[in-house]
Amino acid sequence: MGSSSMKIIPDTIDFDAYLNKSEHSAHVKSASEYTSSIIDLFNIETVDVTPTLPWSKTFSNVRLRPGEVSIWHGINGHGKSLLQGFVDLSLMQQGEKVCIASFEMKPVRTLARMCRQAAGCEEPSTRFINGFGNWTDGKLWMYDQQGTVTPDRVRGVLAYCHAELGITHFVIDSLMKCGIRGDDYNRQKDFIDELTAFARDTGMHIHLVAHSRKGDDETKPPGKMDVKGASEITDQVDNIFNVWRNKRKEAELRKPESNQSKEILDQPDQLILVDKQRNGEWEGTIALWFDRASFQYRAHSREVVLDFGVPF
Ligand SMILES: Nc1ncnc2c1ncn2[C@@H]1O[C@H](COP(=O)(O)OP(=O)(O)OP(=O)(O)O)[C@@H](O)[C@H]1O
Repeated sequence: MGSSSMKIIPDTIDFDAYLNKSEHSAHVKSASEYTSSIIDLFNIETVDVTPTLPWSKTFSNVRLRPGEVSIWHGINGHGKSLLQGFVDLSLMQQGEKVCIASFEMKPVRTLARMCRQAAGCEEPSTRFINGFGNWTDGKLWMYDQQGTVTPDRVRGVLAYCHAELGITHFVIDSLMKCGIRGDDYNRQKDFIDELTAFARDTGMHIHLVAHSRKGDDETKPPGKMDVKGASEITDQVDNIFNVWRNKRKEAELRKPESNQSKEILDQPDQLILVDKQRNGEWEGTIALWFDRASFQYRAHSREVVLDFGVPF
């Protein structure tokens, strides 16, 4: 990741100038303008080229469609950001342009984790890191700002990324760092409203990382009503991905082999519970296996390294 190839969006840009630019599109259309889209919808099996998650077993069930807002929520440390980075690699491989606004982690750390995932091993070679930097060119941008920003700043950056960079997938990590108090449910609701309107108007897919309320028992996945913040958040977004790490299995693996339960060891390491998919029919659970060395999430316990096609 030489600094020459890492695309950082500087904070000196006048983001406010971009704020209202997306609001001029004509919203009233003749119904017949939708005819070809309706035909596409009925022929979805053959024409669905919208982006997928990285695992082929999910292709017919889940899509990351243009113009949607997805929420990725989970308990602290359950892999929300790591999983998001993995999904982003796959999106880039599929030709999407991604921008990550990580208010909780420095770009270099986020990128180093993604590079490890792309390499499929614990310590990528310098040659691979350079190759990764070149591969991300034109595909990946980082908004370099740690700590809290304002909702207006987030909207400004989104508008800039749409107008100037043609970003198709924007990751906000996380909602808690967008300058809205945790108990200010009205502002949270308004903010999500603005994000969904922006996504709809521009076709950008917005991924919003959020925390879930920690229940008494971390060994059970939280429900969709456990997203931290206003209850309207789950009503407004299009997709809800509930990210849960199987800590019970990790604890089991730490026991002496003779005391380990086969039933628990056979369980997956990670689940994504798809609790809502407004424009898809499927809701259910995606089971994944975590490779500690590479940070890759795999579809089966014995699956080999996932290759994102990074030339090096
Ligand atoms: N399924 C898993 N099994 C074991 N370890 C995991 C798993 N998923 C993630 N981890 C580990 O947990 C760490 C934390 O992951 P990550 O930063 O993505 O969590 P997060 O949910 O975004 O946390 P936070 O809410 O604090 O931002 C990773 O560095 C990784 O080592």
